[in-house]
Amino acid sequence: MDSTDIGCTYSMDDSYKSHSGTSLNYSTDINAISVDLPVTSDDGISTCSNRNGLKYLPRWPAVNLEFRDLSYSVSDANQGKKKILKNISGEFKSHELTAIMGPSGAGKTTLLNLLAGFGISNYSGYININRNPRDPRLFRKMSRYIMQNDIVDPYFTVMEAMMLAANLKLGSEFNRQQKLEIIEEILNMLRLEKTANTVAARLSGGERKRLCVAMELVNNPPVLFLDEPTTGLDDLSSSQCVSLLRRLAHSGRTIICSIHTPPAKLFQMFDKVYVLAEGQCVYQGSVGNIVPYLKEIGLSCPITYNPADFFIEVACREYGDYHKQMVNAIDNGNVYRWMPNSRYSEMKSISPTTSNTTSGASSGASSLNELEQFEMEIDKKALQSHCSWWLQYRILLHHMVTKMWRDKSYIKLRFYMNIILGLIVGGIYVGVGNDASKALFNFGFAFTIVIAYLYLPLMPVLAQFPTEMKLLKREYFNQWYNLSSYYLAMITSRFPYMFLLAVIYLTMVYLMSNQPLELFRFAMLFLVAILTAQISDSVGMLVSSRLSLVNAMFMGPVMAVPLILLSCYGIGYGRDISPFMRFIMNFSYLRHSMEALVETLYGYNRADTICPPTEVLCLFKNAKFLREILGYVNLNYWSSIFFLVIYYIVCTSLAFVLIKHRLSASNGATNRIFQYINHMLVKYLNFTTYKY
Ligand SMILES: Nc1ncnc2c1ncn2[C@@H]1O[C@H](COP(=O)(O)OP(=O)(O)OP(=O)(O)O)[C@@H](O)[C@H]1O
Repeated sequence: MDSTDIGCTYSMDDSYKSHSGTSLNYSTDINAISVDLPVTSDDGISTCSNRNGLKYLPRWPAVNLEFRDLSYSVSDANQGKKKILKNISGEFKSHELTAIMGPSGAGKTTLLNLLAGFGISNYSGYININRNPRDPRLFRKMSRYIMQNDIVDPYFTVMEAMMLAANLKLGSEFNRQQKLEIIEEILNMLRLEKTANTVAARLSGGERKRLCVAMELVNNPPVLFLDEPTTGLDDLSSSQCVSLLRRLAHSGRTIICSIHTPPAKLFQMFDKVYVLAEGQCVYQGSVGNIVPYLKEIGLSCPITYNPADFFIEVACREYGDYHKQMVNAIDNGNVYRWMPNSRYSEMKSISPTTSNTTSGASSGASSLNELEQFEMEIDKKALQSHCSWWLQYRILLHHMVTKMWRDKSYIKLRFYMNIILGLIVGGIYVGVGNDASKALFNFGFAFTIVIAYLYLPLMPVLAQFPTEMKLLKREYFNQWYNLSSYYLAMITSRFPYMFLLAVIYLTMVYLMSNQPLELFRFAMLFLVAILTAQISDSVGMLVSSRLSLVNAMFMGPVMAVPLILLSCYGIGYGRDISPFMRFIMNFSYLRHSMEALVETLYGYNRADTICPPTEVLCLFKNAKFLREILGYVNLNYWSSIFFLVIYYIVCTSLAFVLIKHRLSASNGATNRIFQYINHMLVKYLNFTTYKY
């Protein structure tokens, strides 16, 4: 195994437990969680120098985010414009944990999405990074977005999920041991070390949220966005989560999260608050300055009241209409009077011996060293992925095959389903293959193969892919891998299982229905079935790449109906099919599958079938005559296979383009034509596609 071990089984016992020279101390006050740093030996060398995993990672300069006159509107149902953000300005600095707060519908998530570059492109205003205009592509590489409903792969342990993130993000740059050290340090920092061998499905809500943060910390990004990180967590988990974010911020990162009214204790942990109301900024500054600020407006917060609650009530106009006054007082985000003292400047004045010992990235390093790092230019090379396309493909393929294998119930279900279906179909068509009196019935047998390989691969994709998309969206947006490596790994991972099931099913029905015992015919039939299955799989992805789960489950089977009808069009009057209909029939891949199957079973010098002695009129013993009556004339097996291959390439490529477009829309970059089509579909057909 090379330096990048793509194996998915990691045990705490053999690789994890013993590395740590770092131990966690817990006090009853969750704010006092600290990491004991490695001690330094007499010779001055850190005895744990090889235990500080994050030391391997590049350090980043401070990333300060500034926005001016940001406005964002959407079209509403009446074709009017709804202004969600109205000329707001503000600044979010490194070393600070910032909360974007406000009443429901104030525009918090919209602002967060806009700053992160997620799903929004047509805004007006300026966003600057370290005083330079934001380069969205570059910024995406240095920032990570942890969404509100972040989902994690339920079949993998915390350690495995972390190793996947490490393998994909760090590539072959680091060896397995170094990656384990990095992971260990992050898990310690996030207090997840005890859950390292727990599968994600069994994690608590808070642990899952921390795992999402942990996975994104693997390559030490300088900017983190979190959409409502405490939603769904109990008080303790919320406090632990925010406390962790605070430590991460104080170690030099820029951390911005949207949050609903937090309890007083939680509120105090934020360095800075940015309050939105009706799309406008009504306050930005430190938590401690809120009460004096409100006092200046003429509002006095009762001593027993949580300032956060009070502020939200004021923003909701519960004490009268102070909205305009507040927007003017803070000049819609242009006033910096209430801002906290910059931690960055604070650090500059601290001597190196008083380094911040609670940070992960900065632990062990002196403040001064860090500051030198923060004053550096952002190194664009360091932002490039160290994982090649081929390595990504291998890692993802291994991950997907393991995932499929672990979903035992699904594997068993499909296996039993194929056997039971094989027994039913084989039982219904038993012995018809060589019986001239049942030739039409045998045509039905070919039809069942086509229908089976339409629905067997299609339905699972329709049911699974929309959920898979959510995971893909997060990982792709956070730059884990290329879409092409993911897509190819997904297609490849499904193939062996589909192949095996086809061998079982087709062998059963072929033998039971007494088709000609010629290996080449079976191989030809198998090729048609597999190609049909692969196309159905791609059609499933094509449909579900654009639709929500419910719509996909509805649209998939409905779309299949014309394809099925065209596949058996003209039975009984095949000679009279018009050229126009023959042309239209080409658009159904099932038609090509049917033609190839009929040619397989009745072409290639197929001997006459046997007429039972009881049969007086045995019309269909001659294969050529049967094909003419059925409307399957001038067949050519290889031209049908050619059409099926072309169909497969087109559907697979189109599905890729649509998935890419959907993900690009999440990144805010979307094509105007697509936008227009989407808009028309929603407007005139009330056609809900998907939610970002
Ligand atoms: N695509 C859209 N089309 C129409 N209205 C939208 C769209 N996106 C957001 N909005 C509206 O913009 C407003 C702000 O939405 P946003 O999700 O940013 O609010 P929020 O402050 O995060 O709310 P909450 O705290 O309830 O999540 C809401 O009134 C919402 O209905």
